[in-house]
Amino acid sequence: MLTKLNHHFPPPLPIKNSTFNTSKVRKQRPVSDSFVTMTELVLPNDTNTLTNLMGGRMMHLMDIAAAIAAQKHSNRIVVTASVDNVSFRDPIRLGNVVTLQAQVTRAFASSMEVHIDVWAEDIPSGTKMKTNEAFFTFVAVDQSGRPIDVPEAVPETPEEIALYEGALRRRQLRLVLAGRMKPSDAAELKALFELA
Ligand SMILES: CC(=O)SCCNC(=O)CCNC(=O)[C@H](O)C(C)(C)COP(=O)(O)OP(=O)(O)OC[C@H]1O[C@@H](n2cnc3c(N)ncnc32)[C@H](O)[C@@H]1OP(=O)(O)O
Repeated sequence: MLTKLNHHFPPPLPIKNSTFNTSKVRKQRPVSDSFVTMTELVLPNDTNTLTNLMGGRMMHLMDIAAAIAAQKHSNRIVVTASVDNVSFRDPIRLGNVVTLQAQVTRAFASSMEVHIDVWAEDIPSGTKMKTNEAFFTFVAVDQSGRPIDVPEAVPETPEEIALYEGALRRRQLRLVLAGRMKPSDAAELKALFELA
């Protein structure tokens, strides 16, 4: 059982560029409100010629679970903006039960980082292992597809706080890789390499 820390983290921030909230202070939601768990059975149509779950099918399931988490946080339509590295460590077999767990780690202005864990379970043999882990980024949009501000995401447990704190570095890395941020502006990312 995870211990909830009894404080507000971070403090409320003034809202900027909001098109839907006229109040001065941005709404906050615990990251745990966005938690999603999704369970699927691997069927023949999901597999390759070795009868293992296809990578593309896995990415599809991850995208759906993560998008639902981002929707729960923002109460908005969300679109996938980027997917960080996804490694396929161990094959997931035909007949396995796949469980995906997704939760928002941090919200920025209109974008949210979502962390996803994937587990594969072979019920007859009683084995269960974590097979994948990834970070997806979603952007909340209005009916015209324009980005719109989302509530602050408030981490409460030590695990949630660690993910929250790492999210800024990961955001800078993905924006640099996408050509949307100059490396010289990625201060937290640079600090990480200077420490190493
Ligand atoms: C659920 C699905 O599968 S949806 C289908 C797949 N996805 C799509 O079709 C999305 C297509 N892309 C888009 O609609 C647009 O590029 C958007 C909405 C993602 C971004 O629109 P832009 O006009 O570039 O908006 P803008 O520059 O203001 O950026 C908006 C936010 O997106 C973030 N963003 C944009 N590109 C990326 C990226 N590659 N990686 C991470 N975040 C990104 C920005 O950092 C910004 O975040 P912030 O508001 O929290 O600071």
